[in-house]
Amino acid sequence: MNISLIQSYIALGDPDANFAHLAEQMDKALQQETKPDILVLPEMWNTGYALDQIHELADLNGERTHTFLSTFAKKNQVHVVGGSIAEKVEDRVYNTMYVFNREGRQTAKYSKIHLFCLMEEEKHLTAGVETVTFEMEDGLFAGASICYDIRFPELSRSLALAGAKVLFVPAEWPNPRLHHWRTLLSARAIENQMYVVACNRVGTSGDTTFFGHSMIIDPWGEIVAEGGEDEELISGYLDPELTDSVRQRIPVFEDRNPHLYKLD
Ligand SMILES: O=C(O)CCC(=O)C(=O)O
Repeated sequence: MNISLIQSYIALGDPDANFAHLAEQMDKALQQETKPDILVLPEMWNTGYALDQIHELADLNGERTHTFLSTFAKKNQVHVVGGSIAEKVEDRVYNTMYVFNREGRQTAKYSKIHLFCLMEEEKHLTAGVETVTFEMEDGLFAGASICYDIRFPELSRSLALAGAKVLFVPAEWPNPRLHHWRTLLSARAIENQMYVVACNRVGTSGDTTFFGHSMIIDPWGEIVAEGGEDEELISGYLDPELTDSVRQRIPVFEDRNPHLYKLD
């Protein structure tokens, strides 16, 4: 399946501007010579990290996002891995990913389970409480994660054990930790023998700058595509059979000794 990552600017605390901008970028992605089957958006694209105002700005029950992404997916017959948004449910705000298939049907919803204390996420947001895998099509099973989640190898391993052949990672990963970003994403791909598809934002928010470098990494750890530091589309091809052949070549999953690992 052909896939495009929308490495985008995000306006701080301005959902109207962000919905309009993402709509433009998504339309642009569909005009490429090779039409993508899957589009991927960055993390918290509706509000950015406007955490002080997040209870006022977050999308109530994700309704605006749901309508926007579902309509887009159906109209254009494309899967949309909707990055994540600030989603308000009763008096709580979650950092939530929605996924829609080509018919515009929601196939997954995941709320970030590891909140990032360096950005004080835990003071404003509520953590999700479940891990999520979902089927796209043609045997392509995927796992959901968001940004800081990639520092927790237990999560991606459990998604791989549940059948995921691709790990999606929308992010707002800032400078100066490019080295961590590239290394952690490569490690998650190599150790789990799965595709890692990571869409980061670009631009500045207060004192924080975001470096882009969105990546598609294959199950052997080869970089299929990597962005620069400006707004751009990053595109590649996902072949679920490559995951199977890498897993046969080095049978990591058969050679595990889970009874010896003390993870708690
Ligand atoms: O772990 C990091 O260095 C960055 C994580 C982050 O920015 C986030 O989860 O929003």
